Amino acid sequence: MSAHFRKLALIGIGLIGSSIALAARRQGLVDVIAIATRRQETLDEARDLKLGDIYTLDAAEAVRGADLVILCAPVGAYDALARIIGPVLEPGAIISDVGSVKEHVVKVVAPHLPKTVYFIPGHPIAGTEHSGPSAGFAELFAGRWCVLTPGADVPADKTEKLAAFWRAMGSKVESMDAAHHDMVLAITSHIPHLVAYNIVGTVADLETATQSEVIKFSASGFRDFTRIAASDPVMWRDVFLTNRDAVLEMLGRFLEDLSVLQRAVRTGDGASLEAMFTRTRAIRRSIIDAGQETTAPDFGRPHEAPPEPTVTFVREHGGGDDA
Ligand SMILES: NC(=O)c1ccc[n+]([C@@H]2O[C@H](COP(=O)([O-])OP(=O)(O)OC[C@H]3O[C@@H](n4cnc5c(N)ncnc54)[C@H](O)[C@@H]3O)[C@@H](O)[C@H]2O)c1
Ligand SMILES: O=C(O)C(=O)C[C@]1(C(=O)O)C=C[C@@H](O)C=C1
Repeated sequence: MSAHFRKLALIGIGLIGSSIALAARRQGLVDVIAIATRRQETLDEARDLKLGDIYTLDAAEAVRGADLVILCAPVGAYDALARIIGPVLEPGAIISDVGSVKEHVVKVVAPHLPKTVYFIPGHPIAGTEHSGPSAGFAELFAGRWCVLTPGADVPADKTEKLAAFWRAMGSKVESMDAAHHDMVLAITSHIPHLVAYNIVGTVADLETATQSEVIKFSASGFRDFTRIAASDPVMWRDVFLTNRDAVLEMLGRFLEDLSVLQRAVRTGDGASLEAMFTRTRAIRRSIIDAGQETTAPDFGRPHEAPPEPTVTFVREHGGGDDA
């Protein structure tokens, strides 16, 4: 199955959009890349970085004649974007996205798309805490999962064509149901971010003297949390607004487990603590054995150090994914 598209339209050009532009171009997967953003400043930055061939503030103009359209904006912007692009989409085009949440995306985008296009939502499980067009790098997706959540009405060869595109950029691809995706990602990605935002927020609320001690003596555990908690506030606001049910379900379980730990600490129950930590260590080992410990080794960003390894206690506890 060919992974090639004539014209790729990227709506939004931050970390993920620019990484797709760089990877698709490097692998020769597209002839033309059209980029649409909301702000002139971002568009100028994308142009300076030579990320595409067509630059516009009008999403409708970008998607005209495109056989592949990928929404790469925060999910809160999807509804408005779908309304704008829906009427001008090329018949036969594949419409996809990279949003961290999938059921909501189907709900707000699908109603605005014509029957003549194929809507295949997607989510590359790869990222960093950086944002904006200059944050992207072509190797971001290497060895990382990309989840596709096609509806039942999408022909298999269309999903396979999009999967081939992601594989050509280095991803491993798996298809699943949107609701299942949201539940899995709630515990492997969304709750870890919530916990990181919370623990760093707790430090921010400490009195000044204690706070400076924490910063001075912070070793890798807390530093890992600060990296995650530096992630884009708008993107993560939208994730928690749009994956509310799955996040609350997983948060409930998380808090139950936390109170078990709290009790073990309070009562001096060393056996329970050790048993729990032994279980979580095994999960960490299984992640390493699966070859998913850190991001790709060659980051291709000469101006910046590679992101630090992302696996933290919370991810190990959650037991699934990382990026
Ligand atoms: N950052 C990650 O680790 C990561 C990983 C996988 C998927 N995602 C998903 O990818 C999407 C983009 O995330 P990112 O990290 O590239 O964010 P980013 O902040 O780096 O970039 C977002 C870009 O979207 C555009 N944009 C913002 N608001 C817009 C609007 N209202 N209309 C049109 N364009 C708009 C801008 O060009 C902006 O640069 C999000 O939906 C996010 O959930 C992020
Ligand atoms: O490594 C990071 O910075 C990330 O948080 C990446 C991460 C994740 O949680 O794994 C964040 C959000 C995405 O939707 C996918 C990947």
